[in-house]
Amino acid sequence: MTTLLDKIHTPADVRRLGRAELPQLARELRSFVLHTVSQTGNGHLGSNLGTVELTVALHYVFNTPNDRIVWDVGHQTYPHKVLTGRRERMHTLRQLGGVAGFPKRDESEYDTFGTAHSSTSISAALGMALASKLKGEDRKAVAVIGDGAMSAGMAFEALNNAGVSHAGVNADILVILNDNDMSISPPVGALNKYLARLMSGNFYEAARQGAKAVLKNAPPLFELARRFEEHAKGMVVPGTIFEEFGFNYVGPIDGHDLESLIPTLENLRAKKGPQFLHVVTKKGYGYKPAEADPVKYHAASTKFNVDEGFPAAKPGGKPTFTNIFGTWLCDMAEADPRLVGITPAMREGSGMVEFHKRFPARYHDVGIAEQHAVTFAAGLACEGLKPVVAIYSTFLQRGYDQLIHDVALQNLPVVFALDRAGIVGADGPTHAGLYDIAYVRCIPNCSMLVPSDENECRTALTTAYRQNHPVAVRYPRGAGAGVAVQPGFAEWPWGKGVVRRTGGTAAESRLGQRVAILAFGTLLHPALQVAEKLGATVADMRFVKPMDTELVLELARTHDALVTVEEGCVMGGAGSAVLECLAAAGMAVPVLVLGIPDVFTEHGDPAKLLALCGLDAAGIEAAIVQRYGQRPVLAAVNA
Ligand SMILES: Cc1ncc(C[n+]2csc(CCOP(=O)(O)OP(=O)(O)O)c2C)c(N)n1
Ligand SMILES: CC(=O)[C@@H](O)[C@H](O)COP(=O)(O)O
Ligand SMILES: [Mg+2]
Repeated sequence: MTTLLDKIHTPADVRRLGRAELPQLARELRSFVLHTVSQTGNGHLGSNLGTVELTVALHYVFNTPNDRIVWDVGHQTYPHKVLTGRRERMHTLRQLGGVAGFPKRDESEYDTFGTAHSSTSISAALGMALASKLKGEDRKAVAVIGDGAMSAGMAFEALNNAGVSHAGVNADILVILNDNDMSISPPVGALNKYLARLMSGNFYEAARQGAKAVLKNAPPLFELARRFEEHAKGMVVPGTIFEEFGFNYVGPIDGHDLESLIPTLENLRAKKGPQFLHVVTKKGYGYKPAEADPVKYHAASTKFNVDEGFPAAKPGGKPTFTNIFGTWLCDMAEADPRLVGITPAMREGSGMVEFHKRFPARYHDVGIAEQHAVTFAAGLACEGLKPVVAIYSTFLQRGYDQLIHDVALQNLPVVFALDRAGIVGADGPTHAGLYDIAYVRCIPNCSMLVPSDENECRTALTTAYRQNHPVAVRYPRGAGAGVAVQPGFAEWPWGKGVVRRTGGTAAESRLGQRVAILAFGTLLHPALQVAEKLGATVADMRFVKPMDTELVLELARTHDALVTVEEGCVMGGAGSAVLECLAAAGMAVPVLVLGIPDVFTEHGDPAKLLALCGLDAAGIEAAIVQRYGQRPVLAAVNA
């Protein structure tokens, strides 16, 4: 049976539908998105189910792609992708070569701006709005931003700039706040309380009821929109913070009610200047398990039966590095009352649920506010506390100046637990944690520790915690080699790496010469596999900074050539540090630096992406054999 959705290949097809057909389209779209995520077993769910009606209404009212829609974070754009010509490809969602999980300009003209790190949409939409004014083009710019993303400073920087005229020119920008009273975790902060007041006021309920009354005899569209707007404006709506920023504020309205959304959007599209629409939605709307537990249903990590919901977690699986961190954090908090744990809105992802439960007074979810998280930690450290900032490698990029200016320059003892360091996989380049080695090691006073397995991770965290200066510990998404984790608080000898395997003589080596592999982090394990085959030496360096220079120089003296491996960018990474060390010592030793090349990685299965970068065992071996396998390189170099 042909469905309405079958007929939708572009938003123009949506705009050809009658208004009365849109609720049916929304139902079909929600079901399609739900089944897509259930079958791919990989992707965001709650936020997508919550934006189905809003997506239909936006593409129905706005002349997309001429009118620009910028989706903040963009994790809620699966309905948008379905309506904009990608329905047939959605089964490839977040897979290598498949549809991306976030908007991507090179994927579709309807993806007007690449997002994924939150709170960028208003800035981008403002740029588009003012560009169209400068170019004399008639186009609207719409930013759709969630209540969680609205808590970030960057969103307010943009509101502050958008709400005023620019040389007498007002931006025709519409900011839509998609308020579902959820971040990934339950929302935090004063803004959330403020929005709750706006929503809970009796005017919102009256507006909902009133809207129904106003619309019940369905007058002509424009008249409908005018009446609705007058009705809404007639509410005793308190002056809102958004009006203080120079926006015309409308709402809150029901973000699942197309009868409210469409006339309101039509009305706002016709208006000039900065407009702000506050819509109220439910995360997971239309799917009972997701409505009941929006935290659990933020994203799917495995295929699931729609009728049964997410399968129960299998007991006894290998602990992830995140689990190792979460356990260590609780153990150390138990042992040291000075420990304070901070997360910028990633409680679950960073493994801090248990810590929050057991140490609520020392747990801080600061919202999507990485800059604040870092400097807040600095303030705590000034007073003798021991803050641990649990932050994804990619999201610490958002607090980089604070890391330098507020923590490192003042040499404050803050531990940065950098989860998701390395290739993350399905989330793609925006979330890959590939730059932290380079961006941390260049900062004075900062140290960077790179544990190679779960037990080493626990030890590295303790070692970092025992220092009195800023220390970052990086570890990857997911599980490691499955090494048993010892309890207690063992520490590494500071600044010392360790030789894990000693290669044979040149004659004994398959390479015909002595090669040492210096591994920085979890790539130690493929390096050991390769060394076993080639007869090479392997060192687990443990520290990028301070580098174990004695070990580097000793290996250089006792081997014909070196290899460095890291799951981080080659440019400025650990391999660069080794080259700097050799140069400082005036040692001319061939060094093969293996890491992430100077390109952005794709989204997809992390193992496949690692192999594409030549960082799986086969890739590492091939690179070494190609470089060193012919004849002793020194002879080649001096030839
Ligand atoms: C800078 C940054 N920090 C953290 C995240 C992780 N993150 C992704 S979605 C999300 C919650 C967003 O909440 P909201 O904007 O309300 O969207 P909803 O999921 O409720 O639709 C967070 C914290 C991110 N993408 N970017
Ligand atoms: C959209 C977003 O930024 C987060 O939901 C992120 O995708 C979480 O990543 P993990 O799945 O690695 O926790
Ligand atoms: Mg939200």
